[in-house]
Amino acid sequence: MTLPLIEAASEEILIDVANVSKCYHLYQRPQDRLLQSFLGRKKKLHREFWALLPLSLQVYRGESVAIIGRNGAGKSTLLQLIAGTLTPTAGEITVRGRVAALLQLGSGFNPEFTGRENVFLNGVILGFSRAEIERRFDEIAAFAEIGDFIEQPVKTYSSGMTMRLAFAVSTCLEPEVLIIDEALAVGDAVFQFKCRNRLQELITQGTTLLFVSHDMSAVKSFCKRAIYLENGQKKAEGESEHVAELYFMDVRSEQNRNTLEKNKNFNTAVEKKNDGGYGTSEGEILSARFLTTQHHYALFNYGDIIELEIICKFAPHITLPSLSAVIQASNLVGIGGQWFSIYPISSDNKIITLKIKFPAKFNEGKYFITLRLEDREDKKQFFILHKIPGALMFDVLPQPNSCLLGFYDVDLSCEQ
Ligand SMILES: Nc1ncnc2c1ncn2[C@@H]1O[C@H](COP(=O)(O)OP(=O)(O)OP(=O)(O)O)[C@@H](O)[C@H]1O
Repeated sequence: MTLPLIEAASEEILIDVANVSKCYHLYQRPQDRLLQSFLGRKKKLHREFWALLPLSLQVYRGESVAIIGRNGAGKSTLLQLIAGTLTPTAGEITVRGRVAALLQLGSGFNPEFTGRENVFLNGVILGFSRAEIERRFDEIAAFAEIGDFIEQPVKTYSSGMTMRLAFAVSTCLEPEVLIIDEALAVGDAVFQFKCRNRLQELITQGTTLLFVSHDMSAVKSFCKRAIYLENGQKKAEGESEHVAELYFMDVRSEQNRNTLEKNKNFNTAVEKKNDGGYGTSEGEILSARFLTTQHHYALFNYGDIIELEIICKFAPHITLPSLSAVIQASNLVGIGGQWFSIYPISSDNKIITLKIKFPAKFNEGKYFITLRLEDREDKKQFFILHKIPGALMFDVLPQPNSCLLGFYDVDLSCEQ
């Protein structure tokens, strides 16, 4: 599924993956691997497992791209191929620029060397001169916060310490391309906060980021684009927000398939819907319109009351349905929104009409309202049944003598 793509930050491709696949050979007994090298093609002692089917991907300079997917989808394999620690079975990979890869724990470190020696080793691999690494060494050691352990061999480090040093080396040396595999979940809250801050700084400075994580909030905050892998293939690609939601919906469908026998009449797979949105067959926004125009577009003056009517339906097994409405400015930045509980439905596929109203306290301009029908577990956790990005659109007319700045009137006052 291809979702709306965002404009690339630059035209220069730094990572070019062209029709790359990866096949692992699985041996029944460890000794068969060695035996196979003697037997050559005479006899096959292994079974083939395709972790990655032909896949193409381009990452432009300055872009931050997330790779998401269930366990075993092929994410780490893809990152390792790009980082050059694995070789592809077929296809070609080109990576331009200084690359730092934060892959499996401490994989870039020599355990016999001290932290200090490993910093220099990694720096040299990244293409830095000794003098340059020397200049940045204090910053790296301070970021890692491992104290005197920096002079001890890495094999004496705890996994948290190894990760701290690995993160410090990869990010303080300011690579052009940073590849991170599930590394933000390590360390205490203070260190995690520091890592996130550092990552944000690098993204702002224009570092190209390729990021694997199961943490969708990190994916959405760091990456504009996401690629969703399933069984070694691209399942979806597009804006992180949308791709992450698709992923959540799939996780949920799986849970349903496993646990809810009563669901058997409903297709819980995520599909594109006719209205440009997507969702499962367990719920649908049937119509959404402004009451003033009976249409999905309307014009307002500042201060008018905007009233919406939304008609939706749910499958009977959805016990805690909710509807959320998010107002976005013309650049699609969310200004605000809210979710509303929908009260229990008894009969099958009952149709519900909801009315939402709010004052048009907006500056002049165009606004969108994105609607989402959800199955809500609690305040934070919900599964999307149907989402229509930009379901409604309205304009707020210019007001003479308006002093508003930004999008929304936050009702500032000033005394003299
Ligand atoms: N060295 C290997 N030999 C054989 N099979 C492997 C090897 N490395 C990975 N695999 C298999 O390839 C598939 C993809 O693995 P990979 O680690 O790339 O998935 P992933 O999406 O990163 O998963 P996770 O989220 O659990 O880290 C899995 O089925 C895994 O068992």
